[in-house]
Amino acid sequence: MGKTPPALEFRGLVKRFGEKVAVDGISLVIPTGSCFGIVGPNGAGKTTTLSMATGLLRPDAGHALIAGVDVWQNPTEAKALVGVLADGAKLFDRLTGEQLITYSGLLAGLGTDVAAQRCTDLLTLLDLTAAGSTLVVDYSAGMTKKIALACALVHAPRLLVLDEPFESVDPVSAANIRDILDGFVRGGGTVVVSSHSMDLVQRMCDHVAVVAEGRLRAAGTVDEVRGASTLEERFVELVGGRQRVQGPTWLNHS
Ligand SMILES: Nc1ncnc2c1ncn2[C@@H]1O[C@H](COP(=O)(O)OP(=O)(O)OP(=O)(O)O)[C@@H](O)[C@H]1O
Repeated sequence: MGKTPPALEFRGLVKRFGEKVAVDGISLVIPTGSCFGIVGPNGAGKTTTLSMATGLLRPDAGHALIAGVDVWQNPTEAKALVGVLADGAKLFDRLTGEQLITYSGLLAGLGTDVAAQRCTDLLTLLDLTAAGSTLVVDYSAGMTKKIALACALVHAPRLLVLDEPFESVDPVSAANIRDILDGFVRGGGTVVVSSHSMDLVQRMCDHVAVVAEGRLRAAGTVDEVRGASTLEERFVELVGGRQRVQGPTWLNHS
């Protein structure tokens, strides 16, 4: 029997925007069944990398495989295997939450009854039942994140790639989402999550990659990457840039 391929693997991904090299040859292997955190400073290239790895943005070089399926050679097959929560992606926000989840399910090939049942389950799970008939355009930022997560989950993918899933989400909802993701991993799924919260990545993830200036600075299990430090200390060491900043005098009222 052949070896099971990693849940997600990318090799030598490169993306340039004009003169700017946003991603400069990143390679990473995400083992099946892991909860994998991707951290890095603002503008490090996390969103660009995840967009290329999930078929949302064509790389200038390199390739990505989801469970062994090439994302750019077999996009339909590859995309059926993954649920993506893209940072800042436009949703069809003139639909209600209920319509949006159902529509995502139908687009993924679910039958009408299954899509409707899963929609009900997901609205309950994410505490959005009362908002199910509200237009998504009228949702708060946190509610929009949650409905986008529901859309990523509706076709029961084996891999979830979530760009900043906790941004704007209140602490109770964040804890609920963490529980959902823990359950997803326990059930054999794989989660890749980008986040600015070292604390959250340290608590939630078993693996982590640190990205800065479009390059991979470290990757491995959380214990391997942080060594004897906290993840935050290690992050600052790897990424640099922490200085004591003195604000301008006009900000000082004492
Ligand atoms: N469509 C685009 N056009 C031009 N430059 C872009 C585009 N998308 C990203 N960039 C640039 O590429 C670099 C990486 O951006 P990216 O959004 O991938 O970073 P990030 O690590 O996700 O940042 P953040 O943590 O702030 O969300 C940045 O310098 C950004 O300005």
